[in-house]
Amino acid sequence: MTAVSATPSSRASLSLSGRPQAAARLCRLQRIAVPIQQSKRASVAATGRASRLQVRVQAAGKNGSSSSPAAAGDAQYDYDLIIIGCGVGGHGAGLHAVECGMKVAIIEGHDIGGTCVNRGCVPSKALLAASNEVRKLRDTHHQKTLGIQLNGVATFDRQAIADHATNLASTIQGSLQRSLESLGVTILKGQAKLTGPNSVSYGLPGRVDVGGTATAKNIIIATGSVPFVPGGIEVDGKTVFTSDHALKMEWLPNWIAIIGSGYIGLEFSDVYTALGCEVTFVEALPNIMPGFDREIAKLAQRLLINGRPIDFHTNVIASKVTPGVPGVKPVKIELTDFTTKEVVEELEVDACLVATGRSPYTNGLNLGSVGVATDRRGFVPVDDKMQVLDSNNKPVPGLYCIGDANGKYMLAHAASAQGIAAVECMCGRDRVVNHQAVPAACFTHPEVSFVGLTEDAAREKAEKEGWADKLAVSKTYYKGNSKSLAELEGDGMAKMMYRKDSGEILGVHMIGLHSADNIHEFSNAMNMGQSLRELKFNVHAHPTVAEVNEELIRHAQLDPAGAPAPAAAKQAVAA
Ligand SMILES: Cc1cc2nc3c(=O)[nH]c(=O)nc-3n(C[C@H](O)[C@H](O)[C@H](O)COP(=O)(O)OP(=O)(O)OC[C@H]3O[C@@H](n4cnc5c(N)ncnc54)[C@H](O)[C@@H]3O)c2cc1C
Ligand SMILES: NC(=O)c1ccc[n+]([C@@H]2O[C@H](COP(=O)([O-])OP(=O)(O)OC[C@H]3O[C@@H](n4cnc5c(N)ncnc54)[C@H](O)[C@@H]3O)[C@@H](O)[C@H]2O)c1
Repeated sequence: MTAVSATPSSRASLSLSGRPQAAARLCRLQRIAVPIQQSKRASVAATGRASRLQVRVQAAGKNGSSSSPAAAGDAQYDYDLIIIGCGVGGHGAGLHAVECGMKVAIIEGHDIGGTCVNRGCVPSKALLAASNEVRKLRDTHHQKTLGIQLNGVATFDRQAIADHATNLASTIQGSLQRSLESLGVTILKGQAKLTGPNSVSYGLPGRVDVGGTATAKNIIIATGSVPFVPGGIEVDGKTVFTSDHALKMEWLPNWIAIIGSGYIGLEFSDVYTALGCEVTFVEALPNIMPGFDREIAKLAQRLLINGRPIDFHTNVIASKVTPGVPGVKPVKIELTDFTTKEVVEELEVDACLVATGRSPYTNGLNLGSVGVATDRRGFVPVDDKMQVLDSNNKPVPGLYCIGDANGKYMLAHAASAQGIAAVECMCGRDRVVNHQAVPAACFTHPEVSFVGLTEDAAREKAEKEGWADKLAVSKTYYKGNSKSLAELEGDGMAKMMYRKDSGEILGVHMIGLHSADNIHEFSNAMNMGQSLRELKFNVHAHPTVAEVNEELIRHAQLDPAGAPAPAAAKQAVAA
């Protein structure tokens, strides 16, 4: 077996999702004293994209010591855990497994950090940050009200903004790699596939010097996703592209059509309009921003669409998209009515961003070798513990799948949380992620965030379960929040669905300044099964946007004390 490993060092490094930094983890590690054996070494310099991985080849020895006998210490395997895919899901699982005393290898076929770091969350947030500065500087009313006069129009350097995104991605990628290296996680380079219940092989096409086989007691599939492009849409990467290309921001079209008004479409519309482009949304469903709570979507339409150079077509699908030539030939988009299936219009635009969701990246994993088949869309079937299910719906011992590849909740922090839960299960401390308490945010300006049920879903649930009279909605507006007003960002609202009798929070939805940060008070409360009765005693610093939360909680009208407590936290489930 050929393994590529890094030597443990005392280097501290960043960690995504605000989890403790590697230095802190190292302290805990010293207590559990994981020995890393290094027997055979040779140097491999990877080329191309892989060149950032300057790593050393090591034939892995066996680590017999573990804080968790249930998970580790089985001498018949090379590792306690092999993770296929080093995105945020694989990274989070890897760090936690080391903390649990496991000997871990992670196999990455492309670039460390996966979608989030290289082609997702990180570069998109860099573009959003830079473009929003431009929007603010160009908003003369905003500046004048703050008492600022700018002599001349703010200009920007497109390439420099694009570089900010690229540089940030490589900085975070380096941090992720170092955090694994410093904890002694073995990093293997190559495209991996299962070769049996506890074994994998890996390699890179055309590279005989990279690759090998390895065995482990547990394997986690964390192979993520790629853009989904519906049939009839021809992507040329120049005039018709997905987020993978758009993040490079190689040029700025005057007029761009965005197919899909989900997370990616909305965030890019924020970037493009701030930088002076006009946007046309094409959305298959009857309403724009169909994933949001209806009332929040209505306000989002006012704040994020109506006041900007954006128009939209709903209930139509982009049935055919033909690339153009910049400045010479337009991109042609054929629109078909979603209901009647008749072609209704043809658009001619400078460019087209296809933001119609993502497909799991699970091809070539050889799942059949362990009796597993993906579902029709390619997702790997799993149970609540993230254990992979075989064709008879039975968990395959020691095989887990986390993150975008299982399709449960395609968000970076959900992938990481699932990875941690899977490792806990391997250690005999069964844990499932309560996806109802996982927050989500769209990083437009202002931000939209939510956790749990929408108002419509909460009403449906209450009626079905016979407690409609106990459902209540609390609302508050950012125009009453001092901090938001000081920043001239008083547009926005927050709403919360809850049970009057138990004080259970069912869902919270916000649009407003820093709402992506503010949602955590509620998601954490929901995860811990806290009642609004307890939250009423939370103290919030003044003046902060967090006081929006205080208002939301204060406005909740609960039945007199003594009513039943909410259901216990679902997050920790006994085996
Ligand atoms: C433009 C954009 C913006 C986004 N913004 C956000 C955001 O703000 N917040 C948020 O929470 N989420 C965001 N997401 C979603 C987020 O990026 C994903 O949910 C997250 O990256 C999923 O993590 P993962 O670990 O499951 O998979 P990935 O990050 O996709 O990582 C999978 C890794 O596995 C590797 N791999 C695949 N197959 C193999 C194989 N056979 N062998 C070896 N390696 C393999 C891949 O190369 C990849 O590195 C965004 C996505 C996009 C596209
Ligand atoms: N801030 C964040 O957390 C963030 C940001 C970006 C992406 N993401 C993740 O990335 C994933 C992909 O994002 P996305 O925006 O591509 O998907 P999405 O599922 O959020 O939205 C896709 C939209 O495209 C529409 N659509 C699909 N096919 C269409 C067609 N042929 N014509 C017209 N409309 C069509 C759908 O109705 C939907 O509204 C999301 O699941 C999300 O989890 C998250």
